[in-house]
Amino acid sequence: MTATPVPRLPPILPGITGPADLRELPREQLAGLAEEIRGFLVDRVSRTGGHLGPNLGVVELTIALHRVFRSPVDRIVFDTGHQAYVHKILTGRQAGFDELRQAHGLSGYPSRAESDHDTAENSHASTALSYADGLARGFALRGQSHRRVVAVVGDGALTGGMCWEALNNLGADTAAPVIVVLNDNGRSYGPTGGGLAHHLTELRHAAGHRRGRPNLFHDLGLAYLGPVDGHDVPAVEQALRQAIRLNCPVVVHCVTRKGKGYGPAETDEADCLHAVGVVDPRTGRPAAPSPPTWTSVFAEEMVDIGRRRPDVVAVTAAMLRPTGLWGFSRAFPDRVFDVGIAEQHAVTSAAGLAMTGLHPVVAVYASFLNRAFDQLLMDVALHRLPVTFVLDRAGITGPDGPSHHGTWDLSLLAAVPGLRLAVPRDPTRLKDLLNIAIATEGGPTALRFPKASAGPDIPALHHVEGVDVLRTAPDARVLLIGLGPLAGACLEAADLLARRGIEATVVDPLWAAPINPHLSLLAAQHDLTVTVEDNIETGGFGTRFAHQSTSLPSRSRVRTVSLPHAFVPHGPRKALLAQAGLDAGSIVRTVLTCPESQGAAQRTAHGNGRSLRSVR
Ligand SMILES: Cc1ncc(C[n+]2csc(CCOP(=O)(O)OP(=O)(O)O)c2C)c(N)n1
Ligand SMILES: CC(=O)[C@@H](O)[C@H](O)COP(=O)(O)O
Ligand SMILES: [Mg+2]
Repeated sequence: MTATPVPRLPPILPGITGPADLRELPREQLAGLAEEIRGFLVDRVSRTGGHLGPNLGVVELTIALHRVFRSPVDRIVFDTGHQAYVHKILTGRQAGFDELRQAHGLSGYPSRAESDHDTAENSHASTALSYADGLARGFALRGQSHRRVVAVVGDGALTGGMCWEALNNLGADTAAPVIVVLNDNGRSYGPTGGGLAHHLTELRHAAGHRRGRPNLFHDLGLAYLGPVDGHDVPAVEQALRQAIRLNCPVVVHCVTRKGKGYGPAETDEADCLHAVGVVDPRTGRPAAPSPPTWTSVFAEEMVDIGRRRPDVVAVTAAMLRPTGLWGFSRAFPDRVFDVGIAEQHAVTSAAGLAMTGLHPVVAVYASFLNRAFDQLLMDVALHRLPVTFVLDRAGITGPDGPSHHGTWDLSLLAAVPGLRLAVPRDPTRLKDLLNIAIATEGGPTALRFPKASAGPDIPALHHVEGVDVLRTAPDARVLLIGLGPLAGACLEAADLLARRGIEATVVDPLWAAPINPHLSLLAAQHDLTVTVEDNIETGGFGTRFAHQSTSLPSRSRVRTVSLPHAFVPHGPRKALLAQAGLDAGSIVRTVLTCPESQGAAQRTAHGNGRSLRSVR
């Protein structure tokens, strides 16, 4: 006898075109909706890449938020924003997920251009409470106190100092009550550490005997509701409605699981599939092997350095694995410090470490160091302390968009007196320059490299006055100065130019700050010098080099090729570099548009009898 097939219920998710549809959904369908959203997340994100673990952990939480609050009249601010996919799914953007993080596609973070349900676009952590404080005070001042403000902040983001600056203000008065939804999954990438994590653990396990007992938030003037099961929609809804009734600053402590409902994420010890590339949805594993990255080259060299230099220690801001310090931490567990998402503290703590005679290596993504510029300038450089900063994700990163592109460090760090900034072009130079940096006393050093495969070594023909000469040609009248990996694009461009009868010298300065004066001597031997860098033009290497080379002969001209003075959108790194004119073809076009290059072509074609002045 054949079993009667159970009729498959029609899917719910397609009928959710916005929060109003969600609010009309019968409660008994909420669990089914959550399950469909999880299936949607795994299916789409496994194809595009993105933040799978964090979003699987906030499915029910986000459903409850949009059932209780009236976005966009009420404002829901997501801290860091990497966990806003469910919010996007519920606010009319399901169709966009096929192009998630692709060029011109859906951003992986909130985007006001996409929806008026979105508020904060910056993916730097620990900002939501401050945005919320300002929003609430602004609404109160503008007679819009009916508009509620909700900040969704992770336990990791809560380790960031800005959160405590905001909490100090949020609890101070009830004129502009903010509802803080703490999404506590106990992790950043790895388990969240420090005293706050201990306190939250106490609160998580406090249900019953400790409920209502004073806690950190009470002491700062906020009410506290929780712990709440963040995967129980009715329970979260009830807590949020209670928070509204309190009408005072309040923390709703939701306990969630990162990667909830998807085995490969729940069991991923590293980071619960925090950020994945294209993966097999059945296993969560990468669909294709990836070539060695700059990070892996750094990681390997750091372990070797750790063996040779017992005074070298490492500091990370909750990104032990992403910045390549995992191996170092396994080999030297007492010499690595994870301070949480607290880059400002990381830098000044490193200054303290250096004051004891140690040599700290602070590994951080380039754009996140922006947050700790004053600490670098005043707490490290002013004191001439030997701290080495290793800036991963420097230059265009790609799918994470404008707040993740590390496009400012060549400008910012060049402003720091006494700091030496290296830009390795290949794995061997990374190792060499890192060892020079950690051997440097009397001031800070920094290295920067992109989110990319490290590529093959690019050997130098010779090294002269601190500059690596990568290519020379008889009577070359064009000089290409390539920063870091872009030296490779300059070599390709030189070969293309040679086919047009224009010979070019290619050099790698190795150090972007201070600028080597010998480069100006080289430029004086050429009619046209083009500098190429993965950084904005303002204050970048090229601008500073041109400024430093004012004494060049009148016939010698300097052109700079760099990123625009703008926030670069998300998209593939290679395509964004080409759009900025930083690929070989674009460099050739830049050279050809300069009349000096045409002169070079004519002279090369007819010969001008001038002897080759060696670039030595
Ligand atoms: C200033 C800054 N430092 C580091 C990061 C990298 N980062 C992105 S998400 C994340 C962990 C966030 O943990 P949590 O706030 O608990 O959110 P969850 O992923 O657990 O939902 C980190 C460290 C960042 N975005 N901003
Ligand atoms: C949200 C965040 O800041 C990081 O998770 C970011 O996505 C970096 O990802 P990568 O480590 O893949 O560059
Ligand atoms: Mg967390």
